[in-house]
Amino acid sequence: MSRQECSRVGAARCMVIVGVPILGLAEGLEQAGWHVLQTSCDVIAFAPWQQASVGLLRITRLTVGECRRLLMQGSTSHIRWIALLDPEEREDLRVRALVDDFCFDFCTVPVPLLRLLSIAGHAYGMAGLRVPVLRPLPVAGFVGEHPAFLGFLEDLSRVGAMDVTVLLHGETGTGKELAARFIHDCSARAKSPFFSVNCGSLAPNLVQSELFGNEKGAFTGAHERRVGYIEATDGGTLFLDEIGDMPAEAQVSMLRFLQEGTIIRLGGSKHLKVDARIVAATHVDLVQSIRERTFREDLYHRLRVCQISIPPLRERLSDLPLLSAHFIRKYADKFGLPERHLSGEALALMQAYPWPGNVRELENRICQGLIMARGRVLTPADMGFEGPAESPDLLRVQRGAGEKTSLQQSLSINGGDCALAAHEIGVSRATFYRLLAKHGISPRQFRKDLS
Ligand SMILES: Nc1ncnc2c1ncn2[C@@H]1O[C@H](COP(=O)(O)OP(=O)(O)OP(=O)(O)O)[C@@H](O)[C@H]1O
Repeated sequence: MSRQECSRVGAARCMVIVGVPILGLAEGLEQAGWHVLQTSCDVIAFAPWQQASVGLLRITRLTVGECRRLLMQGSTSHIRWIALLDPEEREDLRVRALVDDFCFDFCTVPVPLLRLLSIAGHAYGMAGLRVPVLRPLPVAGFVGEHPAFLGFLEDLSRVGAMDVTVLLHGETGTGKELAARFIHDCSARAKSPFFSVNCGSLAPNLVQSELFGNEKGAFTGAHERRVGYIEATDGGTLFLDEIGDMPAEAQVSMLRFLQEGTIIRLGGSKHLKVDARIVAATHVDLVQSIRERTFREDLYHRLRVCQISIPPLRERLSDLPLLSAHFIRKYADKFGLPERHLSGEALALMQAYPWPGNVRELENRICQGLIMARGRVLTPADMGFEGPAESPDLLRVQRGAGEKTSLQQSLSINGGDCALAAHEIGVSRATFYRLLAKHGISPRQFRKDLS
């Protein structure tokens, strides 16, 4: 199909029929105003799929595997599928599961044309309702729109531009490593190396040589000279995660490096000049570590030229839908699974969950959910929310979620105009603004959607 043909097709209601043709069906549909494309399961020609919003899928026992592969393609996820089944195929469990997972409706063969036209009309309407997923695909893979998160990103870009040492503070899984990469990418060092080292995971007796390198024969087993991370980073950025776990001896060497810009390889005596920017991170309170004498105060002050805190996920819950959509897309692509949505119950639960493992926990739960999901949506159980300890007061949660949804819908319908939106849901503007703040909703986002 040529480009011109495709754009002509786009103007009509476009349907794709996949599988063995059924006599007279395409003609009947065309007479009713549909533009029909007929193809086979194994032909994944891009343009036709993009034009069609409704698909007829002839599923037989023999083609069920092939059909499943087709429906799992990201490029067909915008199509509302209607399954065409022989009466006996309805009894086949694999066919039933496929229809249940992916199809809008089904019809048995021989197909009653009028009934099919009615279903196809509904499917077309449903396809038109599909909300385009917001894809403000994030700088350096960083997703979020909550004001606290945006403020944090702005801080990162400011320090990124200045060649200073940075100390990041945040709970586990909040995105400290991602933040360090972001700083590197915003800096003049962006084209030079970026290395990441977790100080907590290095064997204490090897920290010195891992970071600063060693000369041949420096210790038993040091058969040759070794360049450490700092030297290897020359010109670039070194991310030191869990800096609070750095052993005392390495802390002294690090202090010298930050003061003088030089290192001495283990077993060596020469001061080597190295130009590496340090971005360190900690999830513990280093001031407390100083009190407990496990961390040097002078090193702390050298590190915290600029200190930036990353807000935990529970303080930016309005980002959950966006982050979830990001991870759903990521793992659906990675494992070739269909992009599923969160069930209302799952989203309500997630809004009330404290997220001790922050964004990493969310990412893992979504990944698990996509793999375990049996239905069309991700349920709390799919994502491993099971124990009663994890189930918050559902009524309160659902009420909150309903409130939030109606705020978002009214903003969306009114193009982000708060006065009109407040009027629509029957609250004063003051109340409307208070509710926006409570749910962390920014009207800006809805203005952007319209443009
Ligand atoms: N805002 C975000 N947008 C997209 N992905 C994110 C975001 N924040 C974190 N992640 C993802 O969450 C996971 C954990 O992030 P990261 O490793 O940077 O956290 P961390 O704070 O360094 O964790 P730890 O303290 O345990 O080392 C990564 O897969 C990262 O890509």
